[in-house]
Amino acid sequence: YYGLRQFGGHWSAGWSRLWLLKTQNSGEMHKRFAALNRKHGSTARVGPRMLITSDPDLLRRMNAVRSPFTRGYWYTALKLHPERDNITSVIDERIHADLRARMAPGYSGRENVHMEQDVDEKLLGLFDLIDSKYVARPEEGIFRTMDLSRTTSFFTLDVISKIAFGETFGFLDKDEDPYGYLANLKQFLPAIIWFGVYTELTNILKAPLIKGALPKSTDKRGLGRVMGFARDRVQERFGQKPIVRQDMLGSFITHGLSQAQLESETLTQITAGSDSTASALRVTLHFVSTSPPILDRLLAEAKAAIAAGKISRPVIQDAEARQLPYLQACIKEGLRIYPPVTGLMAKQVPAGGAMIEVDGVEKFAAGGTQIGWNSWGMMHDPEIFGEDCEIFRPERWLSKDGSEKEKARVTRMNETVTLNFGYGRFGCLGRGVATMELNKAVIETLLRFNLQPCSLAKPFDEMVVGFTVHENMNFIVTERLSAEKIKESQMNGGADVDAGALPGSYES
Ligand code: HEM
Repeated sequence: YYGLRQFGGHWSAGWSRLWLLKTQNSGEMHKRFAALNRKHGSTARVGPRMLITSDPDLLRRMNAVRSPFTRGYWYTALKLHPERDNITSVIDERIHADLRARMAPGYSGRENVHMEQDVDEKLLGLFDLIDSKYVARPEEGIFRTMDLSRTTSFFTLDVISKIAFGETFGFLDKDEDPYGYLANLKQFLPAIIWFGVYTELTNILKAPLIKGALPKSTDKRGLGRVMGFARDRVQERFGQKPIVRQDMLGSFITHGLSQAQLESETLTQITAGSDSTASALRVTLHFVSTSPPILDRLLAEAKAAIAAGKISRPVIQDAEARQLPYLQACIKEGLRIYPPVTGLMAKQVPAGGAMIEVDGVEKFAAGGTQIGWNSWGMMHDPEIFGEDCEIFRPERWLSKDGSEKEKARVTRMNETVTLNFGYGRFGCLGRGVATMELNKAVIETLLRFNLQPCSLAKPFDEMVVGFTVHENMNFIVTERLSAEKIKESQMNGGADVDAGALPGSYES
């Protein structure tokens, strides 16, 4: 109790970790942590030796290259394997820095020359799937709905497998989760919460009975089956006739990762790289397509750029998308309104303690204290993002004028939203891949399809457990008509709108 007595928080947090466990298991930890920081200050107490912060400056200070703060023991919960650590779980600074240096070139695309082409190929695969199975054609009596949460996950899973191992899992081709991966992940994420709060429990993973129950590469289904797929891809690169490819695995091998290291990194690559991006994609598509003025403005920007020959067809290039200010504003707003990662990612105060500024007041945190990250609270801070920060409004990212004040406002927002990808020596290695996927998938999907949620009252179910698990995100998808098709339709006395809203869908 005494070590952190200067910090406010729930009354029980000075004595027990139960409040923290209960909050994280509630499925809405994001809202509860945000309320806690609003009430008790930008850094507040969540456990006897744990704080949580929504302060961007503190996050940058802890993650900075020469900071004395280290990863906290919270990270051991990300081990996923009874014996072997991976880049996201390892606490030892030297080992982590070495792994990061070896893996960064593979993630960056410099040594993975087909990356953009691979993303394009999978995106076109996604559109083929939507076109063939999910487009409703009411005029032909074909009524269908699509669960956007599944299709976006299938897309990002196929992208990561393709760019990592040169071979896809085949979720999009099969239009199903052949290994029961998503269902298993949903069961697994709450376990990470338990281990994050009671890290001493990780010791029981070594017990033979528990060890036997953990996912392993010989499993027929779930995370283990995906591990098995990855293990096979790793094995192909070694032995008598090794396959040589210029992809992530190829780059990691060039930089000296052993076969055993590669096997433990592959599952991390898949879990870190798929659901985070899928969550950002589906949330952005949801908010844009349910806000007609935003959708109109975004499409107008893209159509003008196509007419001016500034966008490649059939798929926009990453560099081209970066030049579309309103598209960038929509993507940033999507990352802000629903931060994809809500896990605590707790860092540790160095021995001797540290002074932490809480809304202008300096408070002492004892050495060994862990400080978790409240991403939702940080991205919903009215002081940084404006009084309407609970609303999806991409316009906030566009400067109103060229004044210094405006520049400072937008810069501060930009510097904060990028923290969604972590920062400094713990920053996300897949950021380039994720932004490439979002740059392409958001606009290309909306240029082709009109998305209408089946229920505005309850557009989706969600469970926030480190990542956000969305389910039942059901949409009616219709073909977005081209200008020529609209003209043709008008001449035949048909609809004069660029959207195929189902007849009668707004009635009763
Ligand atoms: C919108 C999508 C994504 C978001 C918001 C995101 C966010 C994050 C965050 C918050 C961290 C941890 C920072 C910390 O420990 O303090 C992280 C780490 C990491 N991410 Fe991502 N990520 C995304 C996509 C990806 C993708 C697509 C990949 C793989 C291609 C990836 C690979 C990694 C890896 C390997 C790490 C560990 C880095 C390290 O430990 O040094 N991420 N990411």
